[in-house]
Amino acid sequence: MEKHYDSLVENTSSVLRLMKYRVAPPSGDSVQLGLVAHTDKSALTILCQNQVQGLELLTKQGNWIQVKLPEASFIVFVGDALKAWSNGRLHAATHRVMLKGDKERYSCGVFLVPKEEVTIEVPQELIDKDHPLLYRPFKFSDYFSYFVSNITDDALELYAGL
Ligand SMILES: O=C(O)CCC(=O)C(=O)O
Ligand SMILES: [Fe+2]
Repeated sequence: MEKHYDSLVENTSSVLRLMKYRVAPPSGDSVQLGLVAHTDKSALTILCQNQVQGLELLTKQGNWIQVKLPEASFIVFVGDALKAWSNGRLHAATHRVMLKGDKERYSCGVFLVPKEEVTIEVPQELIDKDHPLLYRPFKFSDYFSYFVSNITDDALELYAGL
């Protein structure tokens, strides 16, 4: 893995995004959707938030669990690009934001995104008889365009899965 570290750093741009979740107007529901369930398309995402919780993760068994982030901590998500590069060995967790209470929620994310021209290709070392190749090589920007015009939960499998 160290062998690939430099190319990962050279081939990604970091995008910083601040997100604000407004307090939802009162309604019958005590919990409201703040951000729809998704996997990140990036390679890696590093997130932090203010004291207002709300992040939820989908377990592999299909249950939503609330993530209670301690103050001043970060959470790191593997995105689709790294999942594909790792031949599916790293899991891109589906997550969403659910809001309750009367405080605004803020979060801040650094998204490490492969540069336009980068091709995501599984390294030979990550393919063997127990780990057959799962994804064909693809240009990240083509995958991103595909996702934008076909928003679906299993975009990576549909686009690049073998
Ligand atoms: O606001 C959060 O905690 C999550 C944001 C997120 O998942 C995203 O921007 O991809
Ligand atoms: Fe996300």
